[in-house]
Order: sequence, then structure tokens, then C-alpha cells
Amino acid sequence: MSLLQIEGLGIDFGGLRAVNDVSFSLKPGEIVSVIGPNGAGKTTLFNMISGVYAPARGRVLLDGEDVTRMPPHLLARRGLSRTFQNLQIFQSMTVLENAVAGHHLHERGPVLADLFALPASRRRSRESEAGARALLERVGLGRAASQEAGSLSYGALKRLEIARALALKPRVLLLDEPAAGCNAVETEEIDHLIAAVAAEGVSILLVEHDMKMVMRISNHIVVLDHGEKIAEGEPAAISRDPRVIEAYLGAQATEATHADG
Ligand SMILES: Nc1ncnc2c1ncn2[C@@H]1O[C@H](COP(=O)(O)OP(=O)(O)OP(=O)(O)O)[C@@H](O)[C@H]1O
Repeated sequence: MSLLQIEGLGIDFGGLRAVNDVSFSLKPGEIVSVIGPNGAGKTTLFNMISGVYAPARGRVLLDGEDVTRMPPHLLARRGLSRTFQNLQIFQSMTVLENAVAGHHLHERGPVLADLFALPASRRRSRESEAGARALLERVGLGRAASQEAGSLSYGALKRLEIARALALKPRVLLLDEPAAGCNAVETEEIDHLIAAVAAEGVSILLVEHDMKMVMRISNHIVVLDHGEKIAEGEPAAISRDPRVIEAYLGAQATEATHADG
């Protein structure tokens, strides 16, 4: 039984069919990557699944429930959370404070209780901090808890971003370019983290330009070109698929022509 099911999803921007009739599904603990040349529609697809854009066509089913057009915070409560291409970290706060901020979204009680620091609210804060510390251990940042987030390496910031998304205890985690800007060692650390999270049963949907990483960690790959799904399958089959090779080579040829012109 699939945990996340995408059925015929589509959206237009003016006259442009940015995404059209895209379907695929994720089982619990599966790592699925969406790849395709620049402008293929990957981010737009992500934004529709995570409730940032309202699709014009199709449905998103989470554990069988129709969650199409549900706003991101309600999706998060139902177990679907995401990271963004651009880091959403508070640089001047500590690593722990950033993780607690993610945790609070999940644990949030009545605002008035927080304002008056009632005992229940103080207890919740302690629980949030304990939960956040456990998360930091999980992403390998336990020792950096009291450091200012701005002092972390880029790879560590990316892991902190994943920790914040994990604070929502998701069943499905959408990662938008988790390795962008990372060096080989940092990318490998993120690889391990993603695999460990998936091994706990969380389904992972990934958009990533680092093709080596995609081939290494994905169970299944969905390929988009000009907004349409042109192929899907296991990494080995995808890397040999003539339609996929042609889409990437075609995109490179277009870029080269633009560069010449
Ligand atoms: N808000 C928007 N308004 C108008 N057109 C948009 C908007 N967002 C994306 N597009 C267009 O939709 C198409 C798909 O864009 P999208 O960013 O989803 O592609 P992508 O595969 O994520 O590309 P990249 O790999 O460069 O991030 C592109 O032609 C893009 O110019």
C-alpha cells in the first residue's frame, strides 16, 4: 500500500504547462527521487505536493486521504513535511534554538499558556528541548547544540534543516536539493542521514541535481522533462534509458546554443 500517491498532477503558469499529468507513488521507507533538466518542473511538482501551489489538475493522497490543496501547516500535522532549496535557518540563534523552533511547530499548545508561562507550558518547553536535543544527536549535531547556527559548516546547516523537518515527526519527508552546495564528504554524511531516516520507515521524496547521490540512494527515480513524466524505474534502468539520456543531452545542447548566441 502506498503512503503517498500522486495522481495526474498538473498546473499551468499563463500559457505554460509547467507540470502535466504526473503520477507516481511512494511506499513506507522508500526513497524516490524526481530528476530532470533545468525547468523540467521538479520544484513546481514539489510545491504542489507540499501545498505551496494549488494544482489545477490531479490529486495528492496521503495514506489514502485526499490532501490535495491542503495548506503546508495542515499537511505537516498529517505527517508530510519538507525542506527548502534555500536554508530556512535562523543564523544568529543557537543550533538547539533552531531545532526547538522546529519542535514547537509540532508540540505547540495554547498561546496564552505560553504567554503566562503556566506550568503546563514550562513542561512543554522542557519536552521540546529534550526532543530537539534527541534530534540533534540523530543528525550528528549533538555536540554543536550551543553553537551559533551561523558558525556551522554548510553541510551541518543542511543537516540542521533536516532535523527541523524531522521535528514534525513526518511519515513523508520532501527534501529539496539536500546536497546543493555541499562537498563530497558533506554529501556522503547527508546520504547516510537520509538512508537512516528511510530505514525507520519514513518515505523520502527527493529533488537533487547531484546525479551520483541520486543513483546511490534512490530506490526509484521519476524523470520529468518539459513538465511531463518521461520515465520511471530503478536507478540502473533509468541511467540507461534512451529517453532520459536524450532529455539531458537535448537540454545541454540548448544551453550550449544559448551560450554561443
Ligand atoms: N511562479 C512561476 N510563474 C511562472 N512560471 C514559473 C513559475 N515557477 C516555475 N515556472 C516555470 O515553470 C517551469 C518549471 O519550473 P521549475 O522551477 O519547476 O523547474 P525545475 O525542474 O525545478 O528547474 P531547476 O532544475 O532549474 O530548479 C519553468 O519553465 C519555469 O520557468
